[in-house]
Amino acid sequence: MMIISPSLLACDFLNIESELNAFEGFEDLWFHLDIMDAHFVPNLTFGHPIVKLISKKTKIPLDAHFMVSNPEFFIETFKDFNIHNFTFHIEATENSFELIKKAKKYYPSVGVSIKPKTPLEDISSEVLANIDLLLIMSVEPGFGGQAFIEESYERIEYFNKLKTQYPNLTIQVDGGVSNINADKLRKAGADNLVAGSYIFKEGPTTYREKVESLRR
Ligand SMILES: O=C(CO)[C@@H](O)[C@H](O)COP(=O)(O)O
Ligand SMILES: [Fe+2]
Repeated sequence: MMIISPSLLACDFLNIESELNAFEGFEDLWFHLDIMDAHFVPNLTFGHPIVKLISKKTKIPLDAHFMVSNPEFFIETFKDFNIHNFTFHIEATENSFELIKKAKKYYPSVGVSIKPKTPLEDISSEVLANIDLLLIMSVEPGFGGQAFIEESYERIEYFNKLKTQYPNLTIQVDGGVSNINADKLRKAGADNLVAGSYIFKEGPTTYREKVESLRR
């Protein structure tokens, strides 16, 4: 089953508790948390005090996407907030293997993310063999609401072919995801779709319908 990760960056932060509750009981759903440090990306979002509050209000697995220059610092800072998946950027570190090993001590799932212009070969076989999730960015990280980059399909297909060697690898896609591209993304090899604006900001339909429309 395709996992859907609504990105809380696009939710109504003044009513976050009711936003979280609106998804209670949904299956195969994670909450995606975009942590930005105004250094790795030109935007600042929220840090551990907010994530701690969110973790107390929901049982839905938390999926943290760290767009930060020093991911190592965040591994320990966020370890007590029940985060299911911890993803950091390959561009942010030179010792990704060490970071993966360290993050695995605290998090059930560890992911690595790649920006749209980073060469695919920068994700080494050593990394692929040791991560649970590969997050392929389909927009430049930093902001919600951007247009999906069409070249992303080829990047997903490239890693999808490698699943024969790494059968446990989950491919997640993040940025500009909607009902318009979801089916093509699934066919290219995506197992997990992040969606912010599409779920929280577009149209009058319910969150349930939005989530289901990404799986059809
Ligand atoms: O990591 C990011 C942006 O850097 C994403 O998770 C966005 O929050 C997705 O938003 P939409 O493109 O779906 O509006
Ligand atoms: Fe994200």
